[in-house]
Amino acid sequence: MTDLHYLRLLSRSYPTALSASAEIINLNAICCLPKGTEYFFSDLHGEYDAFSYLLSSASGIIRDKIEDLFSRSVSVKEREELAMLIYSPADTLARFRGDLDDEAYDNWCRIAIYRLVQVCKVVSSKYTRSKVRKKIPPNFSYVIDELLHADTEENKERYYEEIICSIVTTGTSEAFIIQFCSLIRECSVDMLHILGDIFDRGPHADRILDELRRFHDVDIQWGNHDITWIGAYLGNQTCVASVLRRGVSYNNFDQLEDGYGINLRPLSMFAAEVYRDDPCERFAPHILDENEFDPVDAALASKMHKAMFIMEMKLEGQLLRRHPEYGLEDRVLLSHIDFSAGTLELDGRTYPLLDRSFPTVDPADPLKLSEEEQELMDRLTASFQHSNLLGKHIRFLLSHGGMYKVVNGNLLYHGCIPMTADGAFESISLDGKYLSGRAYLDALDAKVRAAFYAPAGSMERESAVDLCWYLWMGPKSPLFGKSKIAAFERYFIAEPETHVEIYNPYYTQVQQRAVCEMILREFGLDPAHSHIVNGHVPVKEREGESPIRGDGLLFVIDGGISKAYQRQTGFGGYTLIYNSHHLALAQHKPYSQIKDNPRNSAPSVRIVETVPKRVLVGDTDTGAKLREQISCLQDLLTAYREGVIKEQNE
Ligand SMILES: O=P(O)(O)OC[C@H]1O[C@](O)(COP(=O)(O)O)[C@@H](O)[C@@H]1O
Ligand SMILES: [Mn+2]
Repeated sequence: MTDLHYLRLLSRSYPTALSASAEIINLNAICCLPKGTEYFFSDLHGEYDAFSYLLSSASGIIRDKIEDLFSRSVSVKEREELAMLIYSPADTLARFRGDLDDEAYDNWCRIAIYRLVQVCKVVSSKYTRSKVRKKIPPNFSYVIDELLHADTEENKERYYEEIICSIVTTGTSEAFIIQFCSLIRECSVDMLHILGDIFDRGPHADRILDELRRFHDVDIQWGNHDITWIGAYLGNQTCVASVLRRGVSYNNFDQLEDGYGINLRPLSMFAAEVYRDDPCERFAPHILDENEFDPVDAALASKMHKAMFIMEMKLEGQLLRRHPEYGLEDRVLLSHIDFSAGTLELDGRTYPLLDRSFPTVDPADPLKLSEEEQELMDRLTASFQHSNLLGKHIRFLLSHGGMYKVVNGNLLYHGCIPMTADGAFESISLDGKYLSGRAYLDALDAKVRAAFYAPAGSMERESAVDLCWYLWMGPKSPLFGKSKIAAFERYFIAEPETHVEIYNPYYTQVQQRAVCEMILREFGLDPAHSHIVNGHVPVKEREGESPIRGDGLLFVIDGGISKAYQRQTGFGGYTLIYNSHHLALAQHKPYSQIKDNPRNSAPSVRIVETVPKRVLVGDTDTGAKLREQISCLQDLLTAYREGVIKEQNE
C-alpha cells in the first residue's frame, strides 16, 4: 500500500476518483504501444559531420519506411530524394530551388509535403498523440497536428488539400518542410545511447555535444577520453596537458580556440621560442581535416605538440608520485632517462632515444616545470575552467553520463570490467577497500561526482580529481583496460616491442558466453534476455574480427567513426539499433564516401537478434515505472472510495 503522505501529494494532481481512473486508463494504453527505437553510438571522437549524418538518417530506418510506403508508387530516384530531404532539408531544398523554375519548385514542395505526411504518420504511430504533439515545433503545431490526423476522417480530404496548398501559396513551404523533417527525425529515434569517447582526434566534439544537448532523450557512458576532459575542466593540470597535447597533435585548433575559447597563443609563443632550432620531427601533427578558422602551420604545431608533451610527462610524473597507491612508479618515465647518454631504461632494458633535445628539463629534477612552463600551465588551466561552453558540456556529461548504464535489459559501458586471467572479476583496492565488478564501477562513479561536489580544496576533492586522470590511462581503469599508454615510447623509441599496450584479460574472456552471462548477472540482468554493448576497441573486420562476442551476448560497436581509425577497421563505423522487432547492427561507409555520393550511402544492416514477440512499452523500463504509477493511482482510488482521502470536486 502506498504511503499516505505520498497519496495526499498525488491527490493534488488527481483530485477526483474520475481523474485518477482516467490516468490509469491512459497509462495502461501507453503500455500497449510498441517500444520506441533505441540508437547506440560509440567512439565518435569529434567526427561531428559523420555523427550528424548518421543520426539524421537513423541508420536507414527512415529509408526503410520510405521503401515500405512508396516502393510501388514512386521512382527510386524520387525515393532517394525524399530520404535526402528528411536527412538534410535545407541543403536539399536549396538544390531543388536552384534547379527548378518557381512553379515547378512549388509543385515539387507540394508533393514533398504530401509524402512527408505519410512518412510522419508511420514513424509517429508508436507514440501517443500527446507525445507527438509535444515534439511538434510550436509555429506549425496546429497545421501539423491537423495534417497527421485530418485525412483519415471522412469529408476532410478537401480540407487537407487546402492546408497544403496554402502552405505553398503563402510562401512558408520551406520553413514548414524543414520543421516537418525535424519532427520525422525526432520520431524515428526515441532514445540515444552514447558509449563514450566523444572527444579527441576529430575536429568537433564541441558540436557533437551541442547536438546531444538538444536531443530529447540521451545517456552517455563516459569514455577514457571524455574523463580527461572532465578532469581538465576541474582544473587538473595533468589532464589539461593531456587533452591539449592530443588536440594539438590532431590539429584541433578550431575546437579549442573557436569552440571553447581556449587561447593557445601563449603556448605557440612559448613553443616557438623554446624549440626555435628544433624541427620537432617526431611531433608532426596529424592533419585529418583542414581548419576552417584557425589554420596553423605544421612546423609551429610540431613545436607546440612537443612542448605540451614534455609538460604532460612532467605533470604525469608528479601526479604518479602523489599517488603511490596507483602502483605506477615505473611509468614516471622522465626519471628513467639518462640525459647525458640519451637513453631510457624500460623494463630492465636500455633504449636509445630518437630525440635527445630536452631544453626545458633539468636532469637533476626532471619532473619540475620551468617557471615559464608553470606560468603557461596556469594560464591554460584557467582558460579551461573559465570556458563557458566547456562548462556546459562537462556538466551535461555529468548529468547524463556515468560509468555504465543498465537500460531495457542491456548493459552499456565504454571499456571493460577488469578481470583476472582466469575469468573472475578482479579485486581492486580503492581508498583502502577491495572492490570488484559492479561495486567497483559504482565506487568510481561516486568518486567522479565527488570531484565536482566535494568542498573545494578538500582532500576528498583533490583525490577524486586526480582519479579522473587515472581513469584515462590507469591499467585498472574500466574506461581504459590496457597495461599502459605507450605514447612516450612511440615518440622516442624505435623498438616496436616497447609500443605494445597489453589488454586486460576481459577482452579475451568475453569471447566466452559464460563470462558474458556472469557480467550480466553481476548487473542484475537475466542473460536470457539481455546484452552487453561495449565500445573503446576498434573492430578490425577487415582482419577477420567480429563485433559480436560471447556467443551473441556482447556487441563491440567501435567500428571507426573516427577517421583516424578507418584505415584499420576498413569502414566508417557501427551503430546498433534496438526497435520493437529486433536488434540490428549497421555497418557504415566512411563519411567521406557518403558525402561524395549520398545516393550510395545505405549501411549494411545485420539483424543480430529478433525478439519472439513485439516488444511493447509495457515490457521496458518505462513500462515498469508506468506500472508503479498505475499501482499508486489504484491505491489513491481506494483511498477516495474508502474516504481516507476526500475528493476535491469543484
Ligand atoms: O592513435 P593515437 O591518437 O596516438 O592514440 C593512441 C592511443 O589511444 C589509445 O588507444 C586510447 O584511445 P582510445 O580510447 O580511443 O582507444 C591508447 O591506448 C593509445 O596509446
Ligand atoms: Mn576509449
